[in-house]
Order: sequence, then C-alpha cells, then structure tokens
Amino acid sequence: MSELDADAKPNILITGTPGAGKSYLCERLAEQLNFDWLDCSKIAKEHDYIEEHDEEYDCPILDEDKLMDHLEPLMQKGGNIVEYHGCDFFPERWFQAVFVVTCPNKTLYDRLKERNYNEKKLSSNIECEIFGSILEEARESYKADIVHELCGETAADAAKSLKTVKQWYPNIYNKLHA
Ligand SMILES: Nc1ncnc2c1ncn2[C@@H]1O[C@H](COP(=O)(O)OP(=O)(O)O)[C@@H](O)[C@H]1O
Repeated sequence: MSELDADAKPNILITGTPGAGKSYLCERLAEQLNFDWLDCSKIAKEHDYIEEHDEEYDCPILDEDKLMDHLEPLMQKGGNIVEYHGCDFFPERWFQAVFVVTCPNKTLYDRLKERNYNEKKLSSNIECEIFGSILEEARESYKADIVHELCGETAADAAKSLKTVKQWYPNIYNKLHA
C-alpha cells in the first residue's frame, strides 16, 4: 500500500447527504487552496465504474474497487479534495481531514425537489440527514479528531467553512511534514 509522497499536500474528504452543499464548497475550496477536486460520482460515470442501476432509488451503484484503483495513484500525490456522499469504503490512510457538510432539512428538501428526485429517493435522503447518518459514518470510519462538520445552507456558511478549512490547512501540512 502506497503512502503519501514526501512533501505532498494533504488529502481532504468532503462528504455529506446529496444536496447538502458538497460541490458548492469543493469548487471554491479547490480554487482557493489550489487542490484537485475529485468528484467520485462524476469519475464513476465518466469511466463507467458502475455495477448496476438501482431502479427503486434511481441511482447508480458504484463499483468501489474500480474507483479505488483509479484514485490510489492520485491520492499518493496528495493535494486532492475528494467528494462523495458516502465515506466508509475509502482507505482511512488516504485522508488527513474529513469534512461532513450538513444542511437543515427544509433547505435540503427544496434542493432535492428541484433535482426531481422521486419520492423514495427524496425521503431516504431527508431521513439520512435527520439521523445524521453520514456524520455517524464518518465518525465510525475515521479518527474523531479529523472529522469536522460544516454547514452547507447559505453563502455565509460556505464563507465560514472556507475559513475553517484554510485555517486547518497549514497546521495539518506542518504536522504531516514535521
Ligand atoms: N452554502 C451554500 N449557499 C447557497 N447555496 C448553496 C450552498 N451550498 C449549496 N448550494 C446550492 O444547493 C444546491 C445543491 O448544492 P450541491 O453543492 O450541488 O450539493 P451536493 O454536492 O452536496 O449534492 C445547488 O443549487 C447549490 O448552488
């Protein structure tokens, strides 16, 4: 198993329920930190890392092994922001920080309605947010001190999140290369 290259920037995972505001934040973060933004859903679609399509929830089922093989050399180089609406299958060693984007239910509902999600998909995602499932998944999968929650509701929240991550970055870089 490969480690992070010497002098590499850290890798960050941005996770959360669909619609919570991951992409919105990743786009800004990648630009401001000069990181590569790896949107796993997009990569999986582009390279056909899809096992099958779940008809009930109208969503693709990821071929996680193929995605991992694709990401491994990129992660070794560091400086990546990985985005996905799940986090328990990535190797723990990949990430120096995990940020879980959360969103109040009313806003999330409106965002998912706008995406024309079917009722089943919509209610399962709202339930996921109500129960804090992704936050729990992150806390179960990574060391507690690298998991942070960020609110993805408003532009002001995003500005605050950007500030939080930018403050975190030099500390973790120095720790990584001490
Ligand atoms: N912090 C925010 N402030 C205002 N609008 C946001 C914010 N985050 C996301 N949005 C909007 O909500 C919608 C869903 O956001 P997106 O980032 O695509 O969610 P995700 O990547 O988690 O599925 C988009 O229309 C986006 O512009």
